[in-house]
Amino acid sequence: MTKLSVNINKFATLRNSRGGNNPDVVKAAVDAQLFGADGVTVHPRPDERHIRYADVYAIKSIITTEFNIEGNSQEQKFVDLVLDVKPTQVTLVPDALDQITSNHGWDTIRHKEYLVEIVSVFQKAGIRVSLFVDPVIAMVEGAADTGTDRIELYTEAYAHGYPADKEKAIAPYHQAALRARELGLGLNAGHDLDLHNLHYFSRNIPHLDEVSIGHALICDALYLGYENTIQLYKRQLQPTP
Ligand SMILES: CC(=O)[C@@H](O)[C@H](O)COP(=O)(O)O
Ligand SMILES: NCC(=O)COP(=O)(O)O
Repeated sequence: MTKLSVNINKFATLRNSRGGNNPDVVKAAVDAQLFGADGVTVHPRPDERHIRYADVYAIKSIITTEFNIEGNSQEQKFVDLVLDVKPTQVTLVPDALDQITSNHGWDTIRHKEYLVEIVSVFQKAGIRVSLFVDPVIAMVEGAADTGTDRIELYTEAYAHGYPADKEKAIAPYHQAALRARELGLGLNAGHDLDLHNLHYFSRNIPHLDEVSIGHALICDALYLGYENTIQLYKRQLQPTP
């Protein structure tokens, strides 16, 4: 079965908005595992606007499932962090420094020389490597040439196209998945997957090893717990008999 890795960046966004330690990001990682997630994903960005480097060390110390760290290896600080923490998997994402969120995959042909080198740096340290790529056959083939263990298909275009025409939206992902399999690559996927589009994606993408989901999952967790939480607060305001 496809594994679900829960991306807990948004817990850190909320915590950082007030200072202090509420919500507790390490507890969010512990509880994700307790509640059935197959792994935990974090994406420490250079400005530490959500996950801080210190969080990554703290989470590593409690993780019992898979730990996936995403980020841009063109930042030496990120490479040093990953080599020090030694997660199960590193997902290399070609983000610019000031990017709001990830918005494209690697050009695996143009950056082949660099990727071959950096993939082997992590693999020599015993860390599985996944490259974030768009669902384009040439990019999947280019990824295979780097020696990476897996690719992660960037699913924003699928999520965006799903409501209007889900068959059209899934088609390039299906082709990319088949090519990845032929080339012996493991397959991950992520970005904007949610409760509406996930089932169709998982049913139609063969040999999908793992999805990492954060934004929508945390939004759903807030809303699905909303009514209960309001009632709990109301109860605190009831006069004592
Ligand atoms: C690589 C990817 O698609 C996710 O990591 C996404 O970029 C989440 O990062 P943010 O939580 O910073 O938006
Ligand atoms: N790799 C994708 C990820 O970790 C989460 O992306 P999103 O669900 O926050 O869009």
